[in-house]
Amino acid sequence: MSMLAILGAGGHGKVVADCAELQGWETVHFYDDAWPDRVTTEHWPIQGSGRHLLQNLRHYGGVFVAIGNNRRRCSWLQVLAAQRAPIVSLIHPAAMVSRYAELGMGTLAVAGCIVNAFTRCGEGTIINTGATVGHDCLLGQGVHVAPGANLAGHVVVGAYTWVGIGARVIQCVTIGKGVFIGAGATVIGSVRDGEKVVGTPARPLRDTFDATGEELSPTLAASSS
Ligand SMILES: CC(=O)SCCNC(=O)CCNC(=O)[C@H](O)C(C)(C)COP(=O)(O)OP(=O)(O)OC[C@H]1O[C@@H](n2cnc3c(N)ncnc32)[C@H](O)[C@@H]1OP(=O)(O)O
Repeated sequence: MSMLAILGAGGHGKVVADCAELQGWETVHFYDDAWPDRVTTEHWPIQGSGRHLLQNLRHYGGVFVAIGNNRRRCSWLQVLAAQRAPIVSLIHPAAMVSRYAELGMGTLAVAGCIVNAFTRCGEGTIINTGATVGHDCLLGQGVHVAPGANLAGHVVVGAYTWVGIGARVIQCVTIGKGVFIGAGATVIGSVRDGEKVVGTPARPLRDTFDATGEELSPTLAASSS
């Protein structure tokens, strides 16, 4: 494999680059709207902004969006797909993804995670370090299952939802779109669109999204957060 472009040069981008190299990508270039103030991340070069990536797509065998913000990540995936960019998914060699699971374009499965049989993940999903996703789950686009979180079987997670670090969700629960599940929460029942829930059992904190699940101030900036 030859050259991979990664959009988003923050900490998440560095994890993506590590996975990519372990998967055989020989050269990794970053793009980030922090350019030209930032021209490297660790030893990897930042070649330009998101706009420059769109101009340079022909140079790359693969493109990956490593923006932590769930909606911004999906917005960029859609822009890149419209340009016929060669969007790839990345699976760390120490991740265990069932042959019967389906991963949408631009998905990341980080070291130690497990995705079990007949689970389907939408585009731009992140299954982070050591997270587990049980059988027959359905994850919408842009979902992030943070490190060490556990979803039991038959869990449905709406688009752009963030399952916080170390959270747990029991079987057959439906979680809405644009939800925040706090670190360490235990979800034992349905969660409505846009809710932020914390604790054991998980209870709503307050809404950060409007009733449609839209973020209050979305942008398409290619910054890494
Ligand atoms: C590789 C990586 O790094 S991936 C990143 C992984 N990180 C995560 O998953 C972070 C998850 N985020 C959280 O848990 C956050 O605390 C959130 C999103 C739930 C809440 O954040 P905010 O809206 O900023 O809430 P804020 O910090 O103001 O706290 C509000 C109240 O909720 C409480 N609270 C916040 N988070 C939690 C939590 N996880 N569990 C229990 N209570 C919580 C606070 O103690 C506070 O209570 P108080 O009003 O009685 O003082």
